[in-house]
Amino acid sequence: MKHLIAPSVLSADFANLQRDIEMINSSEADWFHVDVMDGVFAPNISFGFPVMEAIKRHAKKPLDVHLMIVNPDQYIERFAAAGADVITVHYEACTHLHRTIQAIHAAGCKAGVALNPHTPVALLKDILTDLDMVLIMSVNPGFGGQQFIPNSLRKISLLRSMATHVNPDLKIEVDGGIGIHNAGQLLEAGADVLVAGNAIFGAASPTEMIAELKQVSGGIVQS
Ligand SMILES: O=C(CO)[C@H](O)[C@H](O)COP(=O)(O)O
Ligand SMILES: [Fe+2]
Repeated sequence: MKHLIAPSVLSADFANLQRDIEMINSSEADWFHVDVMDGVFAPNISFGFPVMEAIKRHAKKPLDVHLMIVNPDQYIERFAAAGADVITVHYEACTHLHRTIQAIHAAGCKAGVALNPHTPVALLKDILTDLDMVLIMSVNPGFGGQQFIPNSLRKISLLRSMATHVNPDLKIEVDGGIGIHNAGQLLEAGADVLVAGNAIFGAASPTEMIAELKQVSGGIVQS
């Protein structure tokens, strides 16, 4: 399957959100990547339910919700009701990760787990079969426009080989510092979903940048 492109709404112009949502709708992008930060787990506060609900009203593609918040269990049902299609929680924020994943599935969403740059992929060994997606953070959570951390490539390759037999359908998403310069390497390493904020919204033509990211090859060929 061709890789997916998920523009990060964090880098959109919030004063022209509907315009930027329509741009994503009419582009080759696959998902809307929605970054929710609480100022506790991540050193930044992004937006919450009212903005997410507004995005949902206009978005014609799935919402990929990246929760950078403590205690995500408390809000799973509300995020599902607000229109999340995929809910990704941070490994570092969940004491009972298995229960959280069950709650996401019970709410009717696909479930993902995100790993901070310092968190080893090996920690997911006993939960891999329960997941729809793993998000490898290739920057520290909190801000768009940061520099890609190269070790993320090794984490993606390792995770891909860990998942091959136990969960071949697992999606590997990578998030932070992604652009045309490193997209090919990420796909070669085994990534399926590329998140990009600054590279898309900072481009002269966001629509063309999405098309270019979509055209990059290097992925593992799947039927
Ligand atoms: O989760 C995130 C930050 O915590 C964002 O999704 C990520 O940083 C995307 O932005 P950019 O492509 O500009 O790095
Ligand atoms: Fe994100």
